[in-house]
Amino acid sequence: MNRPILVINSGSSSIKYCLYSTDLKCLDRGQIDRLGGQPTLTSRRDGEAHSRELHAGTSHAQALEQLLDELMASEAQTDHLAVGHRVVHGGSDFSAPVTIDDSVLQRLQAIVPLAPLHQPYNLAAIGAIRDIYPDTPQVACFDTAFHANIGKPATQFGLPARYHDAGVRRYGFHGLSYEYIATRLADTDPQLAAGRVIAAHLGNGASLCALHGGQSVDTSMGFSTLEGLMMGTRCGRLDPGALLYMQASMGMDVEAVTALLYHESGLKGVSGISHDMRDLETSDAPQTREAIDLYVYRILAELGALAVGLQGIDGLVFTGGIGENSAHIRRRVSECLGWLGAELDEAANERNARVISTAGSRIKLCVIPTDEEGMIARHTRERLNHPEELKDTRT
Ligand SMILES: Nc1ncnc2c1ncn2[C@@H]1O[C@H](COP(=O)(O)OP(=O)(O)O)[C@@H](O)[C@H]1O
Ligand SMILES: CC(=O)OP(=O)(O)O
Ligand SMILES: [Mg+2]
Repeated sequence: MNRPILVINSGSSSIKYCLYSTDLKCLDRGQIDRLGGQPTLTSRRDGEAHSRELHAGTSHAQALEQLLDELMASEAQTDHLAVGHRVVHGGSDFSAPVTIDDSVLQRLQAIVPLAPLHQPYNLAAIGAIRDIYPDTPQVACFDTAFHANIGKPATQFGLPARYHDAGVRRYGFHGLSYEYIATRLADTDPQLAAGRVIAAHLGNGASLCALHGGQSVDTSMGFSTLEGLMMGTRCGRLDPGALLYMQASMGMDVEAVTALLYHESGLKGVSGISHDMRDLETSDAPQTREAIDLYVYRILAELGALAVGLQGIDGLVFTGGIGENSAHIRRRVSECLGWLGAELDEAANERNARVISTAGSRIKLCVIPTDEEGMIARHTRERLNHPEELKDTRT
């Protein structure tokens, strides 16, 4: 058997692995999701699905260890051609996938403070794989890369220019997901792909991306993974004056504010119940309704801004765990877009159909399951076609 490509996607509430053949067929996959709540490990072994609950306090590092154990136990052969990773932040240095060596790793380490909820775990996965398979080439694929061509003013804050030059600028995230959506649209609906589309990646982290002709021209998440939409545990847009006030007048230090904004806010903070949309949608508590109302309101506000930037939209694509599965959130958002000419096909929406707008709708509403792992596998294989950059000593 040809050696497979292993892909690891370490998100904020889930870690996934996937094995691909060199012609990019998915051979096997496993994941731990609901990290921060009641995590569940799901994998396939000998063609059969296995699922078990992990203990509620499982940390991201422990989850990674367990998932790698699972991977090793489930694999008939563990000699990989290469390992591809999702790395959330490429900073100003990396705007395309890169083969990992010590110097790359050092530069990625230096930008950990830009994405504290993700980058440490992405790099931990790279380190763990190095320990297990020291000779296997590894490739980092960045969430920021797809947005690398966004120009000013969308990358700017209203700060003195030297801050932009020093890296205090808007980067954009979820790029592997948006790149997949743009590629998929080009294959399945070239007319729409050539037009103005807003893609809504609604996972535990969430953002919107304005696509024009398949290129990212603006996105709601900017410098860090905090900006824009409200998320599972992250606040989304916040007046920076509130941060100053918390620190100057509420006795909160940087650590306390960091914990608040990244871990205690969003759906979890507003509802006081859970960061997980499944829990909120099945709860009768009034605070869950308030959290969902705000979630939808923030999507509409950011969507409006991007739609104006695009000077109108031809399509809206829902993706990510919530976008792909929550008919309720899609309905709430779509119903408020009637003034733009959007018309939801209720039955299609309920069954998570690929197109959920009516034939007469002026905007095409779509559901496209994302495939960040597939995108990483594709990039990793492309890097294999540049053998001079790979340090695989085997023939
Ligand atoms: N059937 C469903 N209905 C509503 N929400 C769902 C459903 N399935 C998953 N989700 C939500 O998707 C979110 C996780 O999205 P996902 O993209 O898997 O996360 P991550 O950003 O960690 O990759 C959670 O809020 C979860 O509740
Ligand atoms: C960038 C980001 O927010 O990623 P995730 O959705 O995996 O948390
Ligand atoms: Mg994700």
